[in-house]
Amino acid sequence: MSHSVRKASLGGDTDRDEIPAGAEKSHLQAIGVSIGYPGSGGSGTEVSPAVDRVDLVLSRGDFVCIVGPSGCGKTTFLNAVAGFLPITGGSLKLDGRDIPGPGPDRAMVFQQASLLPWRNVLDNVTYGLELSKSMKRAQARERARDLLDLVGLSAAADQHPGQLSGGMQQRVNLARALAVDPELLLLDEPFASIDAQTREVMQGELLRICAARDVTALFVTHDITEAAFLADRVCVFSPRPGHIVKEVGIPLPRPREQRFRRMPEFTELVDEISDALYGAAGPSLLTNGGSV
Ligand SMILES: Nc1ncnc2c1ncn2[C@@H]1O[C@H](COP(=O)(O)OP(=O)(O)OP(=O)(O)O)[C@@H](O)[C@H]1O
Repeated sequence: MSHSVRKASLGGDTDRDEIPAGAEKSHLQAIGVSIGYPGSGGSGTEVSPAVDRVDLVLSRGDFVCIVGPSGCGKTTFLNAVAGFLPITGGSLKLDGRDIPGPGPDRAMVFQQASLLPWRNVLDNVTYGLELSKSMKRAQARERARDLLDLVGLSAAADQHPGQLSGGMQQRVNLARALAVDPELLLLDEPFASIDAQTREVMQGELLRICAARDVTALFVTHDITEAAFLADRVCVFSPRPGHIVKEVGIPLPRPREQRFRRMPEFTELVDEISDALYGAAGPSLLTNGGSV
């Protein structure tokens, strides 16, 4: 199926002329992006909107986080950028071109590590390279070893996923995503099932790795402090259909250090994101059990 852009099928003014600031030289450029799922009407043509006219521009090297209430369309938006889902309105471009489907220029990291249990760590990292047949086996193994070094798991290369902690598994997952040398890393709550202490360490590691590999990152999370620690900008989504109610710039210097979390500026930024989130979500957060 073609994933080329179809305009304005969700209604609303998606044929707008305005281009977000900086969009011309952007890496990822979303202008008025709407995404819908088939409605429950049974007609086959009805579309139920999940994402509503999102404008978002990422330059190379940016780290942008998306936060929003449960069910607001964060994963849906990420899936469209990954090329897994077609958009139903607006324009979504990577390096100036429509996104026709998944590609090696993007890699996705999910909440669950989903490693292959019968393969050892090294062979899990080479898996994507084997599928793409992009390099010889020896070269793939060399790259995998470099990446395991980068994520601090060289010593675990011969172990199997079942022998690793959740945090270690997610490091392998990250190494596997990086193996195909993506330009854009899409992360969907990758640390949500890791304990709080390990998560903070992993956040620092992720920033170090993204800087070392010159990767652009789009990161979905429910954790406001995680978003503030990682991001250059945090985009706050409204409840479904999600649109951006506020973009909060995070002007903290890099590299980010763990002690930043205790700085008053950091707390103020967390409060600003939180106010935007709760202001936008209102009582719907309560109907979602208070989960964001
Ligand atoms: N394949 C699908 N078909 C129909 N509706 C879907 C599908 N996938 C998701 N939805 C609906 O679209 C809306 C947005 O879902 P999505 O998973 O993008 O939200 P989210 O913001 O990532 O939620 P959460 O934070 O809880 O993971 C939800 O109401 C969800 O039920």
